[in-house]
Amino acid sequence: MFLRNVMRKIASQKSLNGLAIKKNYFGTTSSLLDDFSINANEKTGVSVITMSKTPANSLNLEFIQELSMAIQKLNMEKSCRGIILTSSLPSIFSAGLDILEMYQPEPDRLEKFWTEFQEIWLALYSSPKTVMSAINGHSPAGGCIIALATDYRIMKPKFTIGLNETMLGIVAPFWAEDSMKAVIGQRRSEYSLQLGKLYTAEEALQINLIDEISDNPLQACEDEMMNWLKLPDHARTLTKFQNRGHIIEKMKKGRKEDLEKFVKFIPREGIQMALGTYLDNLKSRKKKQLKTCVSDVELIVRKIKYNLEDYTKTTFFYLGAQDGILAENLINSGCKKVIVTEHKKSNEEHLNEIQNRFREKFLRFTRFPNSRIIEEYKLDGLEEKNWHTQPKVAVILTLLTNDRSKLSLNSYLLRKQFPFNFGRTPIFLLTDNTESKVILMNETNLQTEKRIPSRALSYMFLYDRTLLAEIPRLKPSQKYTKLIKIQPKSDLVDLLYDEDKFKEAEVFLKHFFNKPYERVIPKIEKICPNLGSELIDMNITMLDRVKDLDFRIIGEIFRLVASNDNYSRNIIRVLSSRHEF
Ligand SMILES: CCCCCC/C=C\CC(=O)SCCNC(=O)CCNC(=O)[C@H](O)C(C)(C)COP(=O)(O)OP(=O)(O)OC[C@H]1O[C@@H](n2cnc3c(N)ncnc32)[C@H](O)[C@@H]1OP(=O)(O)O
Repeated sequence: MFLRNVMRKIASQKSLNGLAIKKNYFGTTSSLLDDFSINANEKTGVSVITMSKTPANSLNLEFIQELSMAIQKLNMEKSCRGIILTSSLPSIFSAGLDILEMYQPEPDRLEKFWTEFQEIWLALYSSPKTVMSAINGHSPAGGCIIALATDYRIMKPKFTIGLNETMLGIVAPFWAEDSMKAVIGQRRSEYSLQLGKLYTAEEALQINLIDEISDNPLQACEDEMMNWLKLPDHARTLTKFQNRGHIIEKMKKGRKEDLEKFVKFIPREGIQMALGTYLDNLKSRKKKQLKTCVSDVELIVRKIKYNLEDYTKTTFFYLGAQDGILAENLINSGCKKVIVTEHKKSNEEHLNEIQNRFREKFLRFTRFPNSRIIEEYKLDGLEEKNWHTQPKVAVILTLLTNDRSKLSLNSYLLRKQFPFNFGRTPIFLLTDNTESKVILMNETNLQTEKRIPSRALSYMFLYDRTLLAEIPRLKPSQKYTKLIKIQPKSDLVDLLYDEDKFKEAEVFLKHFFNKPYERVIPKIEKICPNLGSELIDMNITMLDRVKDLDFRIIGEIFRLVASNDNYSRNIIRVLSSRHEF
């Protein structure tokens, strides 16, 4: 039955020839989004699809849609006999599915996303053409699924390939598993999938996951393709379907159920946590690779300290107008995009003053249509269409407050300004209000405001012309409902970047937080009464919650607290030298 359908399909392609694909099929064409190009060789009948979606050829909805459409067209193009998939990126074939499509997803989009992924797999796996992968870089998870759907795989040495889904806390779909089994066998496949194995090209060759290694996989594929094209297409295609028919049929039958499973599975809290952590690790791994001790956080701080030089390309939000000095500094330093907001009713006079001050620099002054209380300023020259492009860094200058209404206003604003997922954009919160209290917002706080992952609010600063506090990355898994009272002291700047002290604090804190809270607090109180009560003030009352915190965060809290009394900076040293802790 399946073969009969295939025969019919092949026959119908003849009549579709020329209709399905543009007349000038030969030559090079680019995708609408410029994420890949197709070079169709008239002489050989081989089309090379080169993926070029920076930075990682990660497969998001639009990319998959376009790619899938192109493959389907090639599948129907009679003059095309072979397809080679490759990448123009120097070290990545494809990083697999775009994790951001799955992290904090929109239900509709998630459904479309998976449907398209199924579609592209089918288009490749059941392609009547000879399809090869010139894997010239890493090819994990979805990248490997794509490669496995082709007929022949040639890979560049040293790079890695595999179905590492379990590393992300997710499960490869049954059809990808089936295609892997068909290539490397049941036992090896089960082993690789369960362990989320990523193999180097050399290891992959050993287990037949790839067919060849070459320093120039594209050239090698082109050469190999010539061998395949020596055979009559119909015989080769029918043989392919004889081999793959049962897998394709099974996929088509289970496709709906597979989709339902996916859209149910991905938004689960535990899965989201795992994906969030994986993303965080991806980011921090990158920083380590860069071999620099200068983190994004430090960079931004340095730049702010030095009059915000080079900050012209950064997007700043200024939530809560306050006296507007920070916003003014930013504008004067050439920043192109500052959004200033204020609770109008509560501070109308102030707002007017700011508006007057900034009037010359702002293009217009608008009011959010759905809000009575928010005013928005935009800088001259800011183009509306650029608003929704993801900024490299977003800095939010805000009156950090424990006032819930302001907080929710701020989160409302964020959502309003960026109605897309913040993804991996680090966000910095700054304030020049030295009396501020900081609330670490969490998913619970933002539940109604949804779109902003807690991870996005991952860097917080207190700013009073000199930097006061840095609270680095928070883990999305944690529930931050604590109030952290930060006492400013401007000469803390040096202390904050004293690596030795940081290490000291970490050692102490690791030790400290392994103990039950009730036993620890009285001891802290003995050494430093204020510190104990400050901790209580901070709502750090549950050690089981606190112990998961990034120790750097706790370290910062301690420093800040400690710096405000007579024990000053030595407090951590004193505490850490107490072995009874
Ligand atoms: C019922 C549930 C069924 C679910 C079935 C799911 C099926 C398939 C799942 C997937 O495909 S999930 C994706 C899995 N992919 C990975 O695990 C790969 C992650 N990436 C890497 O390991 C590395 O990026 C790399 C591919 C080895 C390349 O390393 P390199 O050092 O060269 O580059 P990076 O600096 O790490 O990356 C550049 C840039 O791209 C971002 N990025 C990388 N991979 C992804 C991705 N898959 N999705 C989104 N973004 C990705 C990375 O964070 C960097 O971003 P910036 O820091 O520059 O902003």
